[in-house]
Amino acid sequence: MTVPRDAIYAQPYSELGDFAFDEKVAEVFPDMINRSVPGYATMVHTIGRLAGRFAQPDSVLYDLGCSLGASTLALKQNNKAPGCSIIGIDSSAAMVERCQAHVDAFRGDTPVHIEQGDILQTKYKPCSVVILNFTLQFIAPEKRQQLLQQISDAMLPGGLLVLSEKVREPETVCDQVLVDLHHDFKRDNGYSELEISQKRAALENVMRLDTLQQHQQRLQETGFSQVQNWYRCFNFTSTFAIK
Ligand SMILES: C[S@@+](CC[C@H](N)C(=O)[O-])C[C@H]1O[C@@H](n2cnc3c(N)ncnc32)[C@H](O)[C@@H]1O
Ligand SMILES: O=C(O)C(=O)C[C@]1(C(=O)O)C=C[C@@H](O)C=C1
Repeated sequence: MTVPRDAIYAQPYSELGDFAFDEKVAEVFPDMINRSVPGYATMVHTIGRLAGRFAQPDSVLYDLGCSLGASTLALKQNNKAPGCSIIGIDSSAAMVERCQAHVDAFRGDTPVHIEQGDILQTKYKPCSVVILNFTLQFIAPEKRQQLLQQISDAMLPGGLLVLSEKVREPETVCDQVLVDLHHDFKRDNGYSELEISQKRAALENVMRLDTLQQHQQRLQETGFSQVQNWYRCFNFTSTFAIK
């Protein structure tokens, strides 16, 4: 089966709305994220490995902002702890509709439930693994601390959070170099100047970036005892934190 190619921003828009995880995006999402995020496949693969190491028996493994379930599937394929369940949550109806069928198509012993919901309004069950793979950047900045606190409060001692985020650098010259290198990465993957600039403008109001230091500090403030950045390419990062 061929993956539908992302051409959402290929034609000029007279009125460019805010980026949304709607039907159009859900349809091309695997192609979009692979051509937009350097190391996405490596991060998803490693999320599976980390989950396999940290999942505890009889606990929940959460994938928050699960989209089409790439990380959910990595949890399903790597969990060896008995009595666990995996819960994927996403607020986008278009994503959730496609996600359950995608995850069910693959073998794995741990039951998976995909729910449409707001991760800010979720009542979390005792959990040992929580994945936020490029989701926190779409949550309003003033609500990020509260969300991480809710997660931390539900997490078992020794539990694992993986937080992958696009970040900004406080130093503007370095930040610009990293942004330019990311745009080169997109060009190399076939995106045009128009596609790059229109997507950038569409994301401006909805994807607000923190620095890596802000993320690390917030994780410490919300009760994670160990915080370790394990991946970085340009402005794309992934960090794991242990409760
Ligand atoms: C970049 S995508 C995540 C990619 C996915 N985690 C993966 O590994 O392929 C961000 C997702 O977060 C979801 N999202 C944004 N705000 C949310 C919220 N408040 N509650 C639940 N999901 C949310 C979006 O609908 C979108 O599917
Ligand atoms: O395309 C970009 O420029 C991005 O910042 C990448 C990014 C992300 O980081 O989540 C933005 C939106 C889409 O979900 C896919 C990828």
